[in-house]
Amino acid sequence: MSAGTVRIALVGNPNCGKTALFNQLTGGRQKVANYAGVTVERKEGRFTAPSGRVLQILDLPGTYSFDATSPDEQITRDVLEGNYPGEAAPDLIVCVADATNLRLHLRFVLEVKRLGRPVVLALNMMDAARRRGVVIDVPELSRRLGMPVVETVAVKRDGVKALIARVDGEIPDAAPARPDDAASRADLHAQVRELLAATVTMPRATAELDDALDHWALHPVFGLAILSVVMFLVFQAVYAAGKPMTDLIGDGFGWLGEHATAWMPAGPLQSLIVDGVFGGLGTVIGFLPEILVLFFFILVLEESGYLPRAAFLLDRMMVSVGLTGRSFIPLLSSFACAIPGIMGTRSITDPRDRLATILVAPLMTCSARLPVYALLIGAFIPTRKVLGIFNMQGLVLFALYAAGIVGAMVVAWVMKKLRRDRSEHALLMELPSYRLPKPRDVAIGLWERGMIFLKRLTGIILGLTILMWFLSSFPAPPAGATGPAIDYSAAGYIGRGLQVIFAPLGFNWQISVSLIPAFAARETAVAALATVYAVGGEGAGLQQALAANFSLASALSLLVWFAFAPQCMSTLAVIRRETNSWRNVGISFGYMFVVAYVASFLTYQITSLLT
Ligand SMILES: Nc1nc2c(ncn2[C@@H]2O[C@H](COP(=O)(O)OP(=O)(O)OP(=O)(O)O)[C@@H](O)[C@H]2O)c(=O)[nH]1
Ligand SMILES: [Mg+2]
Repeated sequence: MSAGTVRIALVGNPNCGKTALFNQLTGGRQKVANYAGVTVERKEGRFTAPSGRVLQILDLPGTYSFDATSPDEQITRDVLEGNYPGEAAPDLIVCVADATNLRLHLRFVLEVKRLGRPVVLALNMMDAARRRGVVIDVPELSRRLGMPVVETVAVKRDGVKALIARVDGEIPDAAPARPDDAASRADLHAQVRELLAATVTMPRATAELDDALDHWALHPVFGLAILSVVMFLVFQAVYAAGKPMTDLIGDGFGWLGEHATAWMPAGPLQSLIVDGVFGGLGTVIGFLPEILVLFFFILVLEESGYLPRAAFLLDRMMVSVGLTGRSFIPLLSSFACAIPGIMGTRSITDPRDRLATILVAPLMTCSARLPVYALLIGAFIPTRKVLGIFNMQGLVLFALYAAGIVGAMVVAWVMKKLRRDRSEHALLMELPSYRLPKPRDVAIGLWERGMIFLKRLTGIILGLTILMWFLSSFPAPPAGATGPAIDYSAAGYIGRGLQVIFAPLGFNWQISVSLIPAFAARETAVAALATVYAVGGEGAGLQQALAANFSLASALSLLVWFAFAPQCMSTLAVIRRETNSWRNVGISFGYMFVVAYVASFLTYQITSLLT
């Protein structure tokens, strides 16, 4: 075999560990999680094998079979058959199978073999298989399949040695291509049974612990109770663990700001550094702990195998409002950010269910909203204990998340009523084994999330904050002006102009103007408010400034606005890309604006009457 790049594609059923293998081979950091349908795009990476050859590895979405029906499965099929635009078929296919579940996975191996291309079979999750007492006669399996078979453990550092050695060697001969028709497909079942009988010894009782856990987790009553308790505790924890660290970071930046004031000559540069960068960015960065605590729980849940169970529990309810159990995981990902959530809908087969999920995904509370919520809650909601144990601020936060979820259900239900075809499909979804998350993986996941947040902060949010500072500082007031300088600035003018629209919701001009940068990145609302109040001479801590200038009614109204408002720009762009339609962007923006406006209006007016 001559030196040069060898192109290798990783394929297999969903959740068998393809991405874990890909990361192990290439040193990549693609998302791995314990449910089907994590990877929805074709991802590429490369590494240099011991022989010096460059191996180019393709990670593909999981596929149950080649009668591909969902958009992500279609990608896999196109790549393997060489029909993917601009890409020749791979030189070698590495077919990955979950060794604990060969009954299911071997079927796809046989389908891949029929393509008539060189294939290596990787029996992954061998650690779990051994633990369960599954014994596989590898040489015999290899002989019967007519392809090399290697054992792998994708989550161990040296668990892929055998695979590297194999793909670095001669490319194996391909089996002859076979037609893919109904008769031969029925034949596959018989072949799988035969292979299993000849090569695999299963323990008599499998996965007793899983069954015992499922007895409770999937119980129609206890299951839902467990789910609610889990969700509720997550939000209490976000508050209890995040808040003290946030305060500490806030104090740190306050201290830095004071020192900068002392060292730098007064003037625009000092104001930019103190009010814009330390005041604005410092306030946003303070919310990193809350975000990390939230992600800690999301990562643990994703790796535990619990999420598809929750999807099952909620399927009935979701179907009744016009979604499906399949919408659950994309909607849950939207708590991080609507963008991966919307992309995750690619694993939803039915286009109508998919669109409904895409349109409601932005109502889930993304992590960019967390700083805004935390800031306003900190300023306006007392730190009382409710019923002795629950933290009042945590309860309000939970209520805001719940508002997003309930809002999404209502919107989906209305969409269901508006369409003619109301047929429903049963949910077919694989339940993965329960798995204890590895601290190292969770740590890497948190690190990645933290970096995403910091990159946003030093990129788009920094840019917008400087812009806000500029708008708040210039033009300078005319000679002899009496009011605060900021009233004469561009921000003052724009804010007062916008206030015409937002006054009925109880927003003052400072808030109105902060809504503009928030449209690009929501956290910027916090930085923008910090900058506007600091430049306006009220820099004694943003929370005090808010409490002094703002009524409870306005604060609640603003919280509700952020729960429902159409934001951000990138989300709208992804809706455009994923649905290929400007009309859906219009619908999404339009309905969210109306819902947010009406809900905030009612919140403000009713709270004003009551307080
Ligand atoms: N114990 C064990 N767990 C593994 C192994 N390989 C992967 N996993 C776990 O299996 C789950 C699925 O891994 P992924 O790499 O996301 O699977 P995938 O095949 O890429 O899944 P899709 O992208 O949904 O098709 C994760 O929870 C991994 O941590 C292994 O060899 N042993
Ligand atoms: Mg994957």
